[in-house]
Amino acid sequence: AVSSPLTVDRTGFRPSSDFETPTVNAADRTSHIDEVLPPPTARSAVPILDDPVEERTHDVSKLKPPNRRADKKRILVTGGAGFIGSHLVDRLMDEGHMVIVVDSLFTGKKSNLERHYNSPRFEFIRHDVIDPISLEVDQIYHLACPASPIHYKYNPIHTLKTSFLGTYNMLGLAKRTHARFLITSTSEVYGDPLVHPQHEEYWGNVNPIGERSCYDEGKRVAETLCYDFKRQNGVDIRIARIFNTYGPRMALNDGRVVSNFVGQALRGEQLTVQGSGNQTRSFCYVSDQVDGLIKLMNTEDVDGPVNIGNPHEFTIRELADVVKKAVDPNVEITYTPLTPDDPKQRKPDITKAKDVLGWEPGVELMDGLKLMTVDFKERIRNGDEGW
Ligand SMILES: O=c1ccn([C@@H]2O[C@H](COP(=O)(O)OP(=O)(O)O[C@H]3OC[C@@H](O)[C@H](O)[C@H]3O)[C@@H](O)[C@H]2O)c(=O)[nH]1
Repeated sequence: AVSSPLTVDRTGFRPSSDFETPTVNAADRTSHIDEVLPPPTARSAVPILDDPVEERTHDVSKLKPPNRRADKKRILVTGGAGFIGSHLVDRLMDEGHMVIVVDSLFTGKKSNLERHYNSPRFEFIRHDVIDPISLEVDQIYHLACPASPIHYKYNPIHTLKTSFLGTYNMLGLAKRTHARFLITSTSEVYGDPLVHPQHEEYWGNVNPIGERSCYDEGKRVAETLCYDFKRQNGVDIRIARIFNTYGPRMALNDGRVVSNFVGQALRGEQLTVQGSGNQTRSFCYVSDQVDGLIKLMNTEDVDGPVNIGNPHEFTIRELADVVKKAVDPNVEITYTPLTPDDPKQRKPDITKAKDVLGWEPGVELMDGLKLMTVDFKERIRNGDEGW
């Protein structure tokens, strides 16, 4: 039941092995883990039809894997066909890495990755991370999860499964391959925050049973899982708490405020401000966001979650005015009802990102909106929402 440090479990397609048998060094046999583990025979109650255990008698960590260049990495991006994921893939491909995208295409689009299809360094796998997958990788960026409130509320149980089972499966993969693991958590872990701006030590104010809870609590438990895989299995983890992000390639029907306003302004429709419009958010342009994620992944010895976002705070009314200025000053504003549990204010404290990663965002909202508008205009003109 207990792996020797010299034995590599290569079953891969069996995440339950990670669940049931945490790796324990032979020297640590007196660890409390032994006391809480079920007896070895209990595992055989689960029928496993195809379970080829390849055992190695040497220490694989000292060997170089075949078919990989020493200076380039094999990188998995889950959710890589989505908005932020596809921009991240662009950057990693430009840096010359091998990139594998795993995406269920629930919200992601293959067209976001079109430019990479002919590259031998790129691979797309349509797969939902709630099911395990066996791959060989050096780094994992785990982004897979619907992020727009209208999408994550569409099937909340699936959203929770994505956050828990998806993260669990990817952490199991990181454990087996010794890959460094980065998850995009969210500013929503702070809920409707009572501390402003939000720093990473704040534990948040989250409704556990509301309509948004599938996402907020899902990401909170995903963070917990990361820390338990780190403590229990030594997995090298990074947690990015990302704040509202916008830019080209957001889906036209995404439902989030920046994409709604830009799309509405371009079509000459009224901008739908929910509630009074006095609630605040802080908007980070996607290239800044991706830059922060890559820095977080590649900085050594980062402990604890790191906020990645733009600290420039706007009320939603102010955002509407900036969008009008950037796109069309003549569009009107209409007021619609607020959704339940909508956070009243949100602004990241990015002191830690500045100090530890040397990162801070550089793109002003007006400039970012103009870049986004070019992309939206083109897609609206072509009637092209991608596929
Ligand atoms: O058309 C709209 C859409 C939204 N809004 C308002 O704009 C604010 C922002 O709403 P969004 O839907 O864009 O995003 P939220 O900040 O509520 O949630 C987001 O937070 C961070 C992420 O991790 C997720 O992307 C998402 O959950 C809310 O107060 C909302 O009520 C409008 O006023 N009009």
